[in-house]
Amino acid sequence: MAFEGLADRLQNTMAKIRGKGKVSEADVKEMMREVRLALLEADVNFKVVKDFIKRVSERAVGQEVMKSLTPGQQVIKVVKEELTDLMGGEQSKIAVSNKPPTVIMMVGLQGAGKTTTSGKLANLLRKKYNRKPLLVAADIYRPAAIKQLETLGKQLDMPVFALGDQVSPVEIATKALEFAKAEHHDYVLIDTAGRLHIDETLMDELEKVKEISKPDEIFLVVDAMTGQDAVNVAKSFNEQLGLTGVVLTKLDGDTRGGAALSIRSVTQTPIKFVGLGEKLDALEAFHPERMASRILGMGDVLTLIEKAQTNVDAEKAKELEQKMRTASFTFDDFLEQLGQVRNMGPLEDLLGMLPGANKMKGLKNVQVDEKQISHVEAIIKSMTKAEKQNPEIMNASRKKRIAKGSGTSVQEVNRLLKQFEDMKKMMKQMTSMTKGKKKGIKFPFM
Ligand SMILES: Nc1nc2c(ncn2[C@@H]2O[C@H](COP(=O)(O)OP(=O)(O)OP(=O)(O)O)[C@@H](O)[C@H]2O)c(=O)[nH]1
Repeated sequence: MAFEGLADRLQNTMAKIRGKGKVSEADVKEMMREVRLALLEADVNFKVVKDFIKRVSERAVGQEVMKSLTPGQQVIKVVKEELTDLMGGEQSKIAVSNKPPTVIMMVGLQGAGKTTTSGKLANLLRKKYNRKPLLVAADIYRPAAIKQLETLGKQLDMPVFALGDQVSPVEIATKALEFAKAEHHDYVLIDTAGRLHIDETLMDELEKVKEISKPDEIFLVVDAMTGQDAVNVAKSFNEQLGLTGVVLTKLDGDTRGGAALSIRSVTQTPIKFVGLGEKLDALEAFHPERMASRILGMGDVLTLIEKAQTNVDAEKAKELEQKMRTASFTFDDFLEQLGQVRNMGPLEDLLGMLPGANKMKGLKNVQVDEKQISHVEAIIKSMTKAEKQNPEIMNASRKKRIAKGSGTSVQEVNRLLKQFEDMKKMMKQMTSMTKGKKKGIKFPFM
């Protein structure tokens, strides 16, 4: 998971102060030293770190904390709020032009994931917002770029406007806009050329495309794994072209997170979306508060539920949510939801969204290899009804029978039982954290 190191360190630091009935300035200082190191190690821009520490320190020794009955928790609340602010505060929404189509120019360096992201964004606009996007292939330099976009279009069953690589990007953009109007497309996504480095020729061309297409949004696609480089690239693009948003890709990798935490502050440009995988549905709107919550181990159940709502039918999503809340989840549900949950993304990522999941020792055991899922299905299908409802009755001979019936081994059966138990424990923990709050899902310090 991205941010793992940062999340671990911050959570450890927070754990030390959480329960304190009294917080002295020395405590705050000590904590800030650790937070500072954690951020620097995560490759957050040093100036951003300095400002952040200053703001948190000032607030942490202020009245709001010192006079409170739960100062430890107040400090954590301050850290969370400042972390949220650092990443842009409010979620930044995508523009809607009152004179359709809304035009989005996608820019970025080669390999950042620009073409893939254009496809993902078109997919999201259609799936989540019911829009009718048009993809435009305006990268005439990289030989395979047009073809790549056309292939994406086919996969998505979505039209791609292309005029080959002998027509200038400006002309492609002009014709694409005419086409979009005639065909009543309400979004136009222009996939522009990337370069290995920022150069004048590229910028000139992008400016011309900008002039002619008058985009409502100019999204820079940057690779989160490149850390500070991503921040520098964003800075230059913003200065020369004026960006309206950044899409941070490859946040599924083991990025340390520095780019996500520095970009907004350094460039004053909000992160609008994050890429979380190679698949065409692996793009999410960026919510600073939820991200802060995830980093601090408070979970991100809202995203989890939204994922369920987009990928699972509404009835089922409600059921799943209810079962997770009451922790009355049986193997039958597990099997039924398995397919649906898989649609939502890698299970490991989903579990990462549960509060406290990072700290659960069992989490490492819960990692499910996609290839093992068919084994899991076979094992559950070999259980009797009673076993599925009450796994506690499972003894050695039952396990042997199940292993044989599913063509697996007793170890595998044991592993599944353990994973299931861990998962239930986690759900229980989640429930106890939400207890007593009637409206919506709230967690401590939120
Ligand atoms: N893991 C992961 N891979 C991604 C993500 N976004 C894009 N990629 C991969 O990154 C690689 C480069 O993506 P492209 O879309 O081809 O790159 P590009 O920026 O369009 O390149 P140019 O068209 O030359 O500018 C591809 O293999 C993508 O599958 C992401 O969010 N996560």
